[in-house]
Amino acid sequence: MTLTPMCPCLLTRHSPTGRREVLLGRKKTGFGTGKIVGLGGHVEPGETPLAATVREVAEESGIQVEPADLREAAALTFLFPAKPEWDMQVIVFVGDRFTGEARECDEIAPRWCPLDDLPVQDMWDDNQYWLLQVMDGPHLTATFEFAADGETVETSRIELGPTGIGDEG
Ligand SMILES: CNc1ncnc2c1ncn2[C@@H]1O[C@H](COP(=O)(O)OP(=O)(O)OP(=O)(O)O)[C@@H](O)[C@H]1O
Repeated sequence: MTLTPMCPCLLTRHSPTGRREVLLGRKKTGFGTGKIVGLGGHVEPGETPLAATVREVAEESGIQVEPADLREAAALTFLFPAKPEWDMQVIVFVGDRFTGEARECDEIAPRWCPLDDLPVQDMWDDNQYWLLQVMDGPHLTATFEFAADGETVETSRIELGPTGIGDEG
């Protein structure tokens, strides 16, 4: 089993009205075109996931973040039995200290999304099981297996971390 290493980064801020928002983006090209995802991408050979997430955030949004200002929030495995070439190992980073304003690039159109009103219809199905939980919670290690449609989570297994988001759900 080959797992492609990926490194999404979830930066948060408060809107002028005090609403907490997370920086996501609509994918314009490639895998998951049209979906709203965390900024991030592939970890290059020889690169740490932390270095990769800092690089990807800068490339995709122009925002600068210091490695020391990010916390590893989750280690997630996504399995696609019907499309094993999509299998991935995802290290999720979160943080709320950064500089710069998000701007669009060829790959992704960043947008700040309220945490209490996430565009879940346009996000990968797995996000509903872990995204809010890891923003402030303890580190989570979990595996999600997708159905043959490559879209729907069929089983979720929490290996380490908070309970209550469904073992074998
Ligand atoms: C399957 N369920 C999923 N659930 C939650 N998040 C997912 C995801 N699948 C991919 N992501 C994230 O979406 C971003 C773009 O991913 P993806 O399109 O594969 O990478 P991208 O082509 O931008 O990488 P490069 O810039 O080429 O390195 C990246 O942060 C990646 O971690």
